[in-house]
Amino acid sequence: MTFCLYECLRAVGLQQHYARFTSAGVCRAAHLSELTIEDYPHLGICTMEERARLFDLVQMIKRNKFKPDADNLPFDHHLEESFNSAITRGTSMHNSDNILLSRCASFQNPNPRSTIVSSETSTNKTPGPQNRKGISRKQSLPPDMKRTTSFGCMAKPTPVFEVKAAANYNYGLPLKVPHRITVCVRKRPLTRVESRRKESDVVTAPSGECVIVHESKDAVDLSPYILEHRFYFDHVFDERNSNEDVYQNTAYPLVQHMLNGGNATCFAYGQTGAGKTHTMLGSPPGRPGLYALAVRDIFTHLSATRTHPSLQVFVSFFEIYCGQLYDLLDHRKRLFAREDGQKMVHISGLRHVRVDSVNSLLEVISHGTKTRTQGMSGVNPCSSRSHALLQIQLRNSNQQIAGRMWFVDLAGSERASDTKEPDKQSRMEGAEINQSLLALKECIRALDRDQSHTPFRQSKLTQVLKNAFIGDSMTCMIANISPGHGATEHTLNTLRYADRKWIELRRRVESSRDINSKEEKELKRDFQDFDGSSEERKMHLRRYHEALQKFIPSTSSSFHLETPSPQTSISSSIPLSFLRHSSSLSVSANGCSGPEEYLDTDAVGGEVRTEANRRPFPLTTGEFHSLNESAPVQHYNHSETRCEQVRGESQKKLGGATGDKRVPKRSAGTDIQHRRLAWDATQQKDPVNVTTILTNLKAQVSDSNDSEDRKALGVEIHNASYSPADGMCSAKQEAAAVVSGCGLFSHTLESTPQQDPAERPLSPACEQTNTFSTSGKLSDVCLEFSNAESHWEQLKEMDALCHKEGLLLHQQPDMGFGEYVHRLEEIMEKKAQCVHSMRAQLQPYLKTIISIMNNPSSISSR
Ligand SMILES: Nc1ncnc2c1ncn2[C@@H]1O[C@H](COP(=O)(O)OP(=O)(O)OP(=O)(O)O)[C@@H](O)[C@H]1O
Repeated sequence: MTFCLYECLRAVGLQQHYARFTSAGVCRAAHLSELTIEDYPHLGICTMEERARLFDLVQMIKRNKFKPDADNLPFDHHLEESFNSAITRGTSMHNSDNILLSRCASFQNPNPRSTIVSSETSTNKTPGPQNRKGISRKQSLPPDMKRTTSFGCMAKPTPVFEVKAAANYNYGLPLKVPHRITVCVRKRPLTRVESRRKESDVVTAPSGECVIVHESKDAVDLSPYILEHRFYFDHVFDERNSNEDVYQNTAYPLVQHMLNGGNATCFAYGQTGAGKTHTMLGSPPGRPGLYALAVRDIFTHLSATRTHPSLQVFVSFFEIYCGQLYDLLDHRKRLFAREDGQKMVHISGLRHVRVDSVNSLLEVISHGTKTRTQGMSGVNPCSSRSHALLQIQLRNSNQQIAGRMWFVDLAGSERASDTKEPDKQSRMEGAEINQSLLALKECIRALDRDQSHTPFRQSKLTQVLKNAFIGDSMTCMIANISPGHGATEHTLNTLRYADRKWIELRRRVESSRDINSKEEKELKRDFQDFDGSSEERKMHLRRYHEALQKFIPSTSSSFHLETPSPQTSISSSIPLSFLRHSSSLSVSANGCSGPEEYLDTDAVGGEVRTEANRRPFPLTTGEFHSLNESAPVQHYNHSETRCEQVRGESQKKLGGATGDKRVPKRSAGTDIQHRRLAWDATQQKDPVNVTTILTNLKAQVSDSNDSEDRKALGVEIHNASYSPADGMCSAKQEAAAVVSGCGLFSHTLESTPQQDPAERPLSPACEQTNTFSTSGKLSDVCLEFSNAESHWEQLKEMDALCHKEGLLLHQQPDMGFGEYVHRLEEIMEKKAQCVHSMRAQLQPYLKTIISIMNNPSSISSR
């Protein structure tokens, strides 16, 4: 029975899609009459030519008035006869394309049926995949089509599922605004060899911005299903698009940028044999690639405009093979990339050839291409095994560069297992290619995060392209993909590589444009750059503290006390910015014995004194000592004398010079350890103390009539009840309860159980509920600040873990690029999720700071 369907399809040259038809439920020729044009893409029919053929076939079946519900046995025989004559007509059916095209265009389905049915409506159960996270079930054909299974001709149709993007893994929505980085995908047609192998086309491009990969999978019960992966890019080109189409949407804007004096780079990336060289160089005859098309436009522009009569065009062409540079225009002379004093990279010895026409350029390039390193890959018999870099320079009469453009034909990525005869050389080549592509990715990632350091030196490729990335540059990435089902994994890897790297970068760049204030940008970046050293961390904290100081009323004083312990040399400081002349609150510190080297405080008649009750007190962040060094210090009345005195005593105990506020720097880990000790001591040894302190503070709050005082005290209570281990504690809740009576807190405080950071899940921030309101309360800001600190520790752990996992991956030389990148991406994704959720949590905090900084008076009005 199904043989007839195959014959029908073969008659119109669509037999390569037979598997797709049957997997979509079209098992018999009669079922074809149910198809509408909307169904075609789901069956892998994408080109106009194929659409026209299928359309003709469907019409022919309809004309025969066969119904799918009828007994199909005679139908098939009848149809077979019809097709026998059709087959004998052979080419006439193929040649009727023009007529069919017009018929297709005029074909309108008055009631187009939805071709996608949600999983809830389907009773067709396939165990396994539907329960998977991020996968939703789709039905590629209408419900009535599904009835075809009742004919008993075949088992139930293959279900289709769609991969849903995770929350922070948005595949990159197409953005309409012009941008510096463009990402495009180009799908090539099936090659003759692939067609001969009866490979089916698993890639469809339903729109100019979307590409779908239909991955064929088996469920746990071995039932087949199709997983649809949907990606969005700036442009998606399919097999119908010519090099000219690709050029107009990719390199043309770069050429314009170059003609205006800018730097531009166009990459072609993809699996071996995916069409990179075809895109860049073109295929003779008469199918010029981007190189030639760009130079054509450059010369057209130069001849048309009289503004730059003296501009000359120079080209250089070299390759990077196994980490070495070779000049393709100078008998493969070895080249060296060197940095000058301005950190600009120059390639010494590189030959630049002047060209004055497109033909002369093509001559130069064909000369260079002959000497380019080629080999035989598992897919491509003429595979380029090196990165080829063509540089086009515009130079003025003084030989100064007035515009530069790079075309980079990257070496094809290939898994080691794909290599047919993996000798040592090809293994080394593969490893080198993968490593340089990874380095490229790392650089982009660093640029993406606006990191101060971008690892350009990780590979020759990134080192050479350094100038192309920095400054006023424009970049376009063309990800080339193969459509065959045998290359599905590679295709997905290529799309993920391009997608993750570039779209994310652009999205962030553009989201940063939305941030109006410069300060907010800086603060945001600070939170993104969490992976700094201890010193960097302190610097960040200092900046936040300074930001906080800005909106504290000017009459307030700020000083800190140090309580060094002879045993542990701990230094802790409290920014007592809330001290005011009206309600003087002084705090002094004593050196404590044992691990409880905390500030002993108690309140006596509006003062918090330490002498009366020597009780442990968990101090606020130990890092504040450094930031307070830069903050203006004012002392009031007797507090000043007392503080100086205490400081002197403390220093004496330490054996240091009196008056020197600096304390020995310790690692963040030590700080945390001590702070945790402190916290444990507070919780276990003398849990009453916090309550006592809070009660005293409460007394002050209720005594104070000044609203500012009350707010400041609220902050201090938060500081006082800070939990070093987790950022939240019961005392904090208590503090909230105390102060909420004074109207200082409006949000709910949550307690998280104390847990060792190593035992915590990797991205706990994802789980935490953000209860922080953007009300702009200083106390809330402080609360978030302490939260930020606890997240810091976890992020560091995460970072170390990722680093370790990454190193382990590095140590597996036989691992193919696709697998390598995939596994690395899994690691990075875990980390990204962690960072993402932390950032989400900190967002309101940042907003609050900014709003208060922009309008300092708001804090007092609240
Ligand atoms: N868009 C296209 N249209 C028609 N044929 C194409 C297209 N793209 C690629 N091809 C053909 O596919 C084959 C492989 O293409 P190409 O050599 O450009 O791949 P590649 O990505 O450069 O491979 P490698 O990285 O191994 O050098 C060539 O025969 C080429 O003519």
